[in-house]
Amino acid sequence: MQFARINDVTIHYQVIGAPADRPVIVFINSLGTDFRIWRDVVVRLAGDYAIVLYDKRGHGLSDVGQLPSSIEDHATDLAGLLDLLSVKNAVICGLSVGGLIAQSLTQRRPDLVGALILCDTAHKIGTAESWNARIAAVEDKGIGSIVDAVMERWFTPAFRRPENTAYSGYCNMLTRQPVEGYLAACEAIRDADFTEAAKSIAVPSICIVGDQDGSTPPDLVLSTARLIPGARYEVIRDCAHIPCVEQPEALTAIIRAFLTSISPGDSP
Ligand SMILES: O=C(O)CCC(=O)CC(=O)O
Repeated sequence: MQFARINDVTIHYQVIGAPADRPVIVFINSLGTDFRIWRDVVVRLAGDYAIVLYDKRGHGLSDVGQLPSSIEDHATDLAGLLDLLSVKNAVICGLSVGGLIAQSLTQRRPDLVGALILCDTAHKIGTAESWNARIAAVEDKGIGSIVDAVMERWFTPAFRRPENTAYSGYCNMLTRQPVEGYLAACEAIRDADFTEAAKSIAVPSICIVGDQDGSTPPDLVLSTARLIPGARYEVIRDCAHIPCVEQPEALTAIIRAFLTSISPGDSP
């Protein structure tokens, strides 16, 4: 396990392969998850790419940090981690709130970002009303009270079978996130809007979405792809919000095809 102190926050991260030797892919996890969600994608890509994984603040083994925190704070954490690792011009792959962090990093530190893989994410996610209602429910009754509703957005009915042990494991992952970290991330997502910034993204980009994503549905992700100059758009079938868990093989194939057709840092 590796830990770094960045912006006064202890960040849990992992590096697989040597970043100096091969193209680097950085994975950013979604709300209510930690970096273990990427495992089935990482095992397929390791060897060809160097991989950086980390738990964004407030999730997994990373600190919650000072509150409130913004998407820009998350991007500053990631910039600090990449500076520590001497990584530049990386492929940044962000899932959902991870995609918001990726967009913020692109704006703030373009030297770090060579290409963007925006997975089940958007230029803006949800409304102030929907986030405030979720925050109030969690403050009132805890994360456990929203698990069923969240899982219906994260996974298809085929994955949500009670006998699927992976399904119960991911319910555990959600409920074991620090409640204050989860709430801080909800507030940060609520307050983030990259509608204008998306139009000036100047690196090769792809937007990917599960056909049954209940959190960032395909039409929303398509509208984000249309904002980003030259962005590609791919839909994964039989998949909801977390394709790295539900359809890792399909997601890896899309990532590989995208990366073999671009040079990180080129124009779109
Ligand atoms: O997954 C995220 O990072 C934010 C989008 C969301 O609301 C996920 C969920 O449905 O819980």
